[in-house]
Amino acid sequence: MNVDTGPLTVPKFSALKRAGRKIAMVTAYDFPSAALADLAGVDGILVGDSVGMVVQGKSTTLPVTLDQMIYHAEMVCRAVRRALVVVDMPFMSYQTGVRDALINAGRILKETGAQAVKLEGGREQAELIAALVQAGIPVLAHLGLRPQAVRAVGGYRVERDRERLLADAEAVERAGAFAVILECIPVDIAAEITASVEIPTIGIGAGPRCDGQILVFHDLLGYAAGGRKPKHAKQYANLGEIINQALRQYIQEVQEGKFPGPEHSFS
Ligand SMILES: Nc1nc(=O)c2c([nH]1)NC[C@@H]1CN(c3ccc(C(=O)N[C@@H](CCC(=O)O)C(=O)O)cc3)CN21
Ligand SMILES: CC(C)C(=O)C(=O)O
Ligand SMILES: [Mg+2]
Repeated sequence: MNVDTGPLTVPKFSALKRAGRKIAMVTAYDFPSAALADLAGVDGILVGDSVGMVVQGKSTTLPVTLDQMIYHAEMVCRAVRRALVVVDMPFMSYQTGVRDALINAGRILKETGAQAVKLEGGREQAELIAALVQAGIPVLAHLGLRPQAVRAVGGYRVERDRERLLADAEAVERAGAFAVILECIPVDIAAEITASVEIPTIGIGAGPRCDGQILVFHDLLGYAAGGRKPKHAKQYANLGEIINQALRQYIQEVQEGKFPGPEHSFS
């Protein structure tokens, strides 16, 4: 089989849909997690503004700043050899107008080495997406549950407005987005969108008939604090339990004088 192992560019990423190859993405926020994800062979890594909830321990993504996103994206890009790295534009870094969005997305590409940015919204962001794409900044669109709209919506809810979702998907494709995230929408609507657009659909809580999937790193690995995991997340490992075991053993060995042993000591 002819497997291309070089770095995944935006055009190569979009071509995975035409090749019928399912796309696997995860989020990552730092050097070791990004290195592991890249080595394992994920196609794309999203430096998500979910960093605000998963890493900073806040209850929404709203407080995350552009400087924080750039800080995390730099660490991720330093670790990645092959995967496409996309950076979330944080709340209020693009909603204030095309000029702000261009300046802020420009900073992300100039200062981090990322390949693309992501922003939330459908037809209302079409003009913005077109302006970024025209400037040479690839855009990943994001429809369905939009965490940055949590205050307007009043919570995190599945989006079920079929007509609106279909029209938004067509609008972001026409505007030039290279792919689209579908977050927490019914399976049948996600399948219908996937069949009706040429750009890849990447689902999270959007069922199996998307062109690809994305999960939050800490959800996938059982490393999320606070206990409650969203319904859409499958936990493939229980790192929380492994880390807890290791820490308890370390504490016990220190208390009993078993650590450090001679192999960790100097004479
Ligand atoms: N750890 C984590 N995982 C994520 O997938 C994630 C984040 N954080 N932070 C940013 C956004 C927020 N996301 C969320 C947050 C909550 C729900 C949620 O509460 N879902 C409900 C179902 C909602 C419904 O039935 O209408 C659930 O029961 O899980 C979903 C996605 C997805 N993203
Ligand atoms: C859940 C994904 C799509 C995201 O936007 C994030 O991690 O911030
Ligand atoms: Mg996000």
